[in-house]
Amino acid sequence: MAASASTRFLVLLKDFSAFRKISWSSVATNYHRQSRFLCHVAKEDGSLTLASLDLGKKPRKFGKSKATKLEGSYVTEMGQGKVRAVKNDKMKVAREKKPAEIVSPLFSAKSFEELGLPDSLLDSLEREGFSVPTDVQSAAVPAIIKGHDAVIQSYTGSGKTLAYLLPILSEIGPLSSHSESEKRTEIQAMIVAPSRELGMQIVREVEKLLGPVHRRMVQQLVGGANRMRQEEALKKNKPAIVVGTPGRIAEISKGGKLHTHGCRFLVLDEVDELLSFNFREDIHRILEHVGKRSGAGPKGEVDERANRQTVLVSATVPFSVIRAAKSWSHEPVLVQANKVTPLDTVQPSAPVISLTPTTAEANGQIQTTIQSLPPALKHYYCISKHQHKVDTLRRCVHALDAQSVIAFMNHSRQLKDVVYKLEARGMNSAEMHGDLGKLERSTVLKKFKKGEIKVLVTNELSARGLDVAECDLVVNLELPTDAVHYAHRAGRTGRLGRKGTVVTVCEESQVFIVKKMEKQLGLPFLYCEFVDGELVVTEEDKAIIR
Ligand SMILES: Nc1ncnc2c1ncn2[C@@H]1O[C@H](COP(=O)(O)OP(=O)(O)OP(=O)(O)O)[C@@H](O)[C@H]1O
Repeated sequence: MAASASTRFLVLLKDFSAFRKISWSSVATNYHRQSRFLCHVAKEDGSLTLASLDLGKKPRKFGKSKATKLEGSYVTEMGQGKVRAVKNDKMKVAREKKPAEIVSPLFSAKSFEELGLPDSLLDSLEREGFSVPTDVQSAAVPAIIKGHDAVIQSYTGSGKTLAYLLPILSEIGPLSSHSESEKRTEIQAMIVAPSRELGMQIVREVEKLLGPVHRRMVQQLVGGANRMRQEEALKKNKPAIVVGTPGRIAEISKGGKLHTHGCRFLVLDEVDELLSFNFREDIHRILEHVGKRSGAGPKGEVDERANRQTVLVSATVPFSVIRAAKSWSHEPVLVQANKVTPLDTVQPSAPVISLTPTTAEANGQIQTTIQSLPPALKHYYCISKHQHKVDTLRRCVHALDAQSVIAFMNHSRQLKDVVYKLEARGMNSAEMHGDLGKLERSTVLKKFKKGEIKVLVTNELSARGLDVAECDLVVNLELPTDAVHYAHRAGRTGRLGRKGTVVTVCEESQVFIVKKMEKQLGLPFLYCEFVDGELVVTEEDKAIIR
């Protein structure tokens, strides 16, 4: 799996409309009725190692008509869950010990000391329990410290936030190696994120590293919070770093209360989302103002390029981002996991995810793409009638014994109904969406992180950036709009190399969409059913999948 994952490719789902014309539902119906390769993974209580697969062990029996011998190839990724693999009369059971254990180490061979960070920052990292950099951190930090603009692309939960925060903190603020930086009273770094939650998560990460004495050096400028208070804090605390959402940053900037011409760093986190139509105007303003001093450049010429370093970050980087970065940036590099490439050498055919159909895609070719999802993630899908979806979700949670679940839907108005049904069946759950107030959203999130809420029922709002280490299951109760959205939703589990499961619940007529995403993501999606409190996997009809 790891080997195939490392070479897998991701291509954007371009346009389903053409496929909708085909009667896929009948194909899907037939194929799911065909003889299946049933997989059963029983209650797990051991870690997933080669030894744990112990093929010599006595197999579990599941009744005469089902399996008698361990021989399948599907195993559970859940700590306590039950997944069964049955092939005719043969099956395989794998046992695992702990839920959410780290199964796919993404830590670099280098130490934080080797990345050229100042001592005070190294102390902070140690104090906060960060002992080894991840791959993407050990590649990105030296490149940014050297002064390169950078596009950072690596899979969800691989530590991209620290990959850009560490070089920034090593250059500005109280932990930096430049003592004069501390004395400066202007904003020196701006970090932009598409949602309040992600913005606040980044603020917490900066605060953690700055420590309690210096935490005022970072200021949040997220929407939904009191703007006057934000403006007062800017004036009073003179933060070195601001983190905010595009709308609020642009609003304060237009009001003349945000002075960012002296900014040395601009980070667009989830850049592909930030460059989408929704944010276009605000991002344009930010790009125009941040780090651009009025007047002439060093040789008297009008300096079109900003005096800032620009860092663009996402697990999914379309070529449009690469193109934009080339035009804004100075000697930009592309950082992918542990690899650094000059951006000028990156071509449209390079392994970068495409958000818009390219010529190659239009010609029906699969564009090669890079890894945007952690290799340890397991992907399943099942079929359910619309009216039974919540029950399917409940059975899925039970079967996998999931402890912390994010269930995605597409529209906020249906979330309450799902929560109501889950609660009625005794499953702690809560809804989260953009129409909730800021306080309500942060309360729900806190409770979810503490484990007081088992199922967070949400929409696209929570798909990007949300970091809940304990989340061991993501369920798509409704299909994401495309493979990129799938990747971000799925990436809420299996963070930092942990185990995680994604189950997509679709209607029979939607199977072709799942198949299309499977193909584009280059990942196996196993068809499953929930039988007798267990997840049963059946082998798909390969003629349809590939
Ligand atoms: N070197 C490290 N050692 C231990 N934990 C780390 C390290 N780097 C990051 N983390 C933790 O890993 C988690 C995931 O990191 P982060 O949110 O930055 O991932 P990401 O790549 O930005 O994910 P996404 O693409 O979903 O936004 C966070 O809880 C973070 O604190």
